[in-house]
Order: sequence, then C-alpha cells, then structure tokens
Amino acid sequence: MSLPIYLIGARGCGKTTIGQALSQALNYAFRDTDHHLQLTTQRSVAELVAAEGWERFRARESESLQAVTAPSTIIATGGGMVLAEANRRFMRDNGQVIWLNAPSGVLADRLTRQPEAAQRPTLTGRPIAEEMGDILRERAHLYRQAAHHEVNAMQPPERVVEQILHALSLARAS
Ligand SMILES: Nc1ncnc2c1ncn2[C@@H]1O[C@H](COP(=O)(O)OP(=O)(O)OP(=O)(O)O)[C@@H](O)[C@H]1O
Ligand SMILES: O=C(O)C1=C[C@@H](O)[C@@H](O)[C@H](O)C1
Ligand SMILES: [Mg+2]
Repeated sequence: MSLPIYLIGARGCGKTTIGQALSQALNYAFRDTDHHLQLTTQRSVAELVAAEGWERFRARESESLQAVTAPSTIIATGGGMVLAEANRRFMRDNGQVIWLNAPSGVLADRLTRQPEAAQRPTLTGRPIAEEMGDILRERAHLYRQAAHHEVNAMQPPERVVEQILHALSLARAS
C-alpha cells in the first residue's frame, strides 16, 4: 500500500479534476474533504458556515482531513486546509503533498465559468478576481510550506497529471 497523495491549492486550481484523473492513473481511491463534510453533515459549505460560522467549519475541516486519510488514496483538500499549522504538518507527515499553483486570474476565470456561489460562500465579499488575488497573497507561503512538490496548474489536465507522476517517482527514487 502507498502513502496518500494530498492535493492542495486555492479554489479552481483543479484539485477535483486532477485528483480524479490521477486516481485513475494510479488506481487509487479518490476522496474530497469538502465532499466528505457535505455527506457527513448533509449540508453545503455555505449552509455550515451560515449556521455555525467559519471557526467551527475550520475545525470540522480538520476532522475531515483525518477521516479521509488512507493508504493509496488521492485527497482533494478544501482551499483553506493549509491555514491550520496542524493540518500542514499532518499532510506532510502522512503523505505526499502537491500544490496545484495557478495565478489568481486563471482561478477567477475558471470559477466565473463554473460558479458555485450556492455551495461555496465568499471569503472576503469582494469580486471573485480580487478575492482570488487576496487569497493567493495570504496563502501562497502556506501552500509552499505544506507542499513537497509544486506543479504548474495552468497546463492541460493530462500534462498536470504527468508532472505529478514525474515528481512522485523522483521523490521515491531519492
Ligand atoms: N488544468 C486545467 N486546465 C483547464 N481547466 C481546468 C484545469 N483544471 C481544472 N479546470 C477547470 O476549472 C474548474 C475548476 O476545477 P476543479 O473543480 O477541479 O477545481 P477545484 O480545485 O476542485 O475547486 P474547488 O476548490 O472549488 O473544489 C472546472 O471547470 C475544471 O474543468
Ligand atoms: O478557500 C477556502 O477557504 C475554501 C475553499 C473551499 O474548498 C471550501 O472548503 C470553503 O468554501 C473554503
Ligand atoms: Mg473541488
């Protein structure tokens, strides 16, 4: 059995898209922490945050990280998973961590094309392009700190998957 692979990065970077493709390529299971929370609470992120607030959501998110962690599993994490130092350490200690990095403009374009406002509440109340810029400025160092490997997520999905496989085989060889 192999260590779990955690995909981290801001909303729209491709954690679900790339995670599903990678799980097929490696014949691993695929889990998603936001999805896990939705299933276990029967509420969307927006509903949870409205009912309980962000602090409780972040605590639930940390619990879901531990709940979905298993060998031979690709784990798509919520965009804010890296905010807690304990989550960054947990992922680094228990698996391989990949940061899917793309500029805020690319993320905003993707999220505008596929808005999920009913699911994912705004974090800043600002327009999406500005919000994604703010988020990357605040979090880039945390994604970098948590990740074993950084991958350019602007490339076509199949290329992103290839680069992750390459990074992981280099990691295993070293
Ligand atoms: N490498 C890519 N190139 C072009 N489009 C992409 C790429 N990766 C993802 N997309 C598109 O961007 C959108 C967001 O992707 P996806 O849902 O996988 O991101 P995510 O990181 O899981 O977002 P969230 O954090 O909101 O769950 C989707 O419409 C997807 O098809
Ligand atoms: O970037 C964030 O802080 C978030 C991203 C989503 O995956 C959800 O976990 C939630 O909307 C918060
Ligand atoms: Mg996703």
